[in-house]
Amino acid sequence: MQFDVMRFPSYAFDPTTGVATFDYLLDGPSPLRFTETITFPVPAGREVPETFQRVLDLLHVVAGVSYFKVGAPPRVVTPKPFPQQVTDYLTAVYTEGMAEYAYRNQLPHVLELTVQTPGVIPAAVPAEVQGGRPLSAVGGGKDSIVTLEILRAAGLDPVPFSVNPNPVIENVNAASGLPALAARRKLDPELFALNKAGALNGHIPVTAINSLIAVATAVWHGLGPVVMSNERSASDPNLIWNGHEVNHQWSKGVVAEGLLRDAVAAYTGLVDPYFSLLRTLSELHIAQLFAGYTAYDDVVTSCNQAFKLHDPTTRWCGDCPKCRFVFLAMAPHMPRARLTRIFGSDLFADEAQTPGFLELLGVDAHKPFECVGEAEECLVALALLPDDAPVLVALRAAVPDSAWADASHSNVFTPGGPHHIPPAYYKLLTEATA
Ligand SMILES: CC(=O)N[C@H]1[C@@H](OP(=O)(O)OP(=O)(O)OC[C@H]2O[C@@H](n3ccc(=O)[nH]c3=O)[C@H](O)[C@@H]2O)O[C@H](CO)[C@@H](O)[C@@H]1O[C@H](C)C(=O)N[C@@H](C)C(=O)N[C@@H](CCC(=O)O)C(=O)O
Ligand SMILES: Nc1ncnc2c1ncn2[C@@H]1O[C@H](COP(=O)(O)OP(=O)(O)OP(=O)(O)O)[C@@H](O)[C@H]1O
Repeated sequence: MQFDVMRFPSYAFDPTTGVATFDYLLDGPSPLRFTETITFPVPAGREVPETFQRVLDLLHVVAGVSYFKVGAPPRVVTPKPFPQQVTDYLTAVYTEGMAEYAYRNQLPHVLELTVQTPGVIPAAVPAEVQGGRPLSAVGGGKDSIVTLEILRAAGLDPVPFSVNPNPVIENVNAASGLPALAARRKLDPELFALNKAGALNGHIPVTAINSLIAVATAVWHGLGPVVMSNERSASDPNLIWNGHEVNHQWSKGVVAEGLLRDAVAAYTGLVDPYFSLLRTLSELHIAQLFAGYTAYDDVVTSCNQAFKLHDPTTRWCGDCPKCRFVFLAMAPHMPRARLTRIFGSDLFADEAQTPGFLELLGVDAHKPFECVGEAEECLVALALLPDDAPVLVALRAAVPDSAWADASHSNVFTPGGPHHIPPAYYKLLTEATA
């Protein structure tokens, strides 16, 4: 299928139902049209602020990546003029955010395209910083649980928020005991039909979409900032291709976070509307903090198989890079019996998992296209564990001496690196990690 340009014909929003419908057009000799529906939670007795509408303008374009990938047209043209900061963000979403898709489908032009606008408008004047209860984005895994508990301990009364909460997320929210907000997102069913028929397909920067839905919800509900739980290593690429970084987790990274903040600020005037509280922490450090909260052991689930739209697993699948990584990251911080209870099985007892763990340790492979931490974090975790299981014995034997030397200088338990955490929130993180 050949397309010349992607366009965004229109969108509609009904404040009484909270339903927004976003239209997309892949234009060419045989054009394709799509409509995505996003249903926001409706607050009691609140008008829809102009800022909300503006965030929807951004969301309309960002959520288009799911349909862009059907044909990867060389041009993407927005429906409205935007400040330069918005164009920069949108271009990054359609290039760096789609880099894994471009790499896997061998479509180098995707990494070179520039999102075009019908004009450039001046940036908005910055408004007052929004105080109020933080909206804490919950994904069902260990990271957002740690954030929720840090915010709760500080007396900030966080509001858990999720897009398409599945039973995992609902159970995590129930375990927190905090009343949660939810938005629903429905992809155009035609997309799945095209996928079945063999259309181009691949990964999309889903965190960018969830983030803008979260910002819109916080604005409409009169809440404070959106607090994410994206870690330090999310910013590290899986590989370099044609001179471009390919990062499965691009929209969780610190560069994407900065671009999103700048775009929202320039188009709406909102100051500090969005940041990741855990940005300076490694996954290993977050796993250590998670070990301090036992109330979520029966519900916490980081495995992506549980978050598929079709045929999801109930909890951990027990045999994927993410399960292996989180198992290894939690292992040094809790007794094996507790770990096995959380996962439903002991991954270190299953020798068939050894090659998968070696991949995580950076032996003979690039970092898997999954939400997993750095090889260095895995080495440090392994170094902290005793040789009390077949997989651990095999891994220790396979890791070269030079890798151990690197791991011994590791700073995985020292917070660091660039972040956008406002000072009052940074103080909470410092206290939690002291
Ligand atoms: C759950 C999961 O990992 N899904 C990825 C998987 O898709 P799969 O076909 O196995 O299952 P579904 O997620 O049910 O998707 C069905 C089709 O729908 C497309 N699609 C889905 C959501 C969406 O917003 N737009 C869509 O077009 C999807 O492409 C399928 O054709 O493999 C896909 C191809 O690699 C991935 O794109 C699916 O990833 C989901 C979008 C997803 O939600 N993934 C997150 C768990 C995830 O990967 N998060 C990353 C952060 C990435 C980021 O930069 O934001 C992470 O945790 O590292
Ligand atoms: N469905 C969702 N709705 C809203 N926010 C989400 C959703 N899924 C993930 N997030 C947000 O994006 C961040 C990154 O997602 P990710 O799946 O890596 O995190 P997690 O579920 O908290 O922890 P883990 O890394 O253990 O899976 C989350 O920490 C959370 O802030």
